[in-house]
Amino acid sequence: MSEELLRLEDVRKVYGRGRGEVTALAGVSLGFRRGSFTAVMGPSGSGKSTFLHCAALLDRPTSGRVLLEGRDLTAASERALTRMRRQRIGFVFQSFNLLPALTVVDNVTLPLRLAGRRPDRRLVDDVIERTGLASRRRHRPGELSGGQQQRVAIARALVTRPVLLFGDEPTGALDTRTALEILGLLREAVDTGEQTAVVVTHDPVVAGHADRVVFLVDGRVSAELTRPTVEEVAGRMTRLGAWGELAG
Ligand SMILES: Nc1ncnc2c1ncn2[C@@H]1O[C@H](COP(=O)(O)OP(=O)(O)OP(=O)(O)O)[C@@H](O)[C@H]1O
Repeated sequence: MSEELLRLEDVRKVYGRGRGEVTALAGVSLGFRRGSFTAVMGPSGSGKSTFLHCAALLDRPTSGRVLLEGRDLTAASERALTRMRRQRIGFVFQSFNLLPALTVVDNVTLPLRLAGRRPDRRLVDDVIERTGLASRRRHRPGELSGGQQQRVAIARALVTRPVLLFGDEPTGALDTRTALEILGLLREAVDTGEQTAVVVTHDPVVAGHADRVVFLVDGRVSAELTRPTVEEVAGRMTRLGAWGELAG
């Protein structure tokens, strides 16, 4: 097993053409070690979502390469990418993205059914137990608090045992205490050695849980911090110039 699970090599992403052309990623090269937790930060428009989409195989770079477990996926077919996403990648979004008509158990097991896999009861029970949802199995999302809904989203992301876990502001809609619980779950997923997490965030507290923080500015990696404190992250953010909405 290679130490490096995911690698982006000189990834560029250009939207539009001619005068309307926007370079969202201007050559990003980054490696992600197995069992690591990386936070990606940057001002609004710096390319964080674009980075996430390219790294998570949701979108193709204009140029450059994305390698998962050493395999170059740049030229893979849509079908192969979809299969890879379903089998190897889990997602947690700010807005939970749960299906309101389904119970907690059915939401959690949905990715397995989508992948044509029969849910393994022991594995499902284990994930539901770990995320603290055992007493909520038959509830629907509308009957749960925001924190509980995000627990369901995390359980759903973990149930396929993905090697890679991507988060897009996973604690953005939660109060501080609940956000810390959710971060604890992500940290645990990484520390048990099964997952590698990459989380886009504006929140220095989230970044303070990461092993590494990567700062994007204008589509490039402008700085990296290793195991920073929340204060170090916040200090770097203020020095990185136009952090627009955060200053307000
Ligand atoms: N589909 C698209 N078509 C054209 N331009 C786009 C598209 N998606 C993103 N962009 C542009 O690419 C740049 C990077 O956008 P991106 O959403 O990756 O930034 P971000 O750092 O995630 O911003 P935010 O923090 O505000 O969500 C921006 O200038 C944006 O306007």
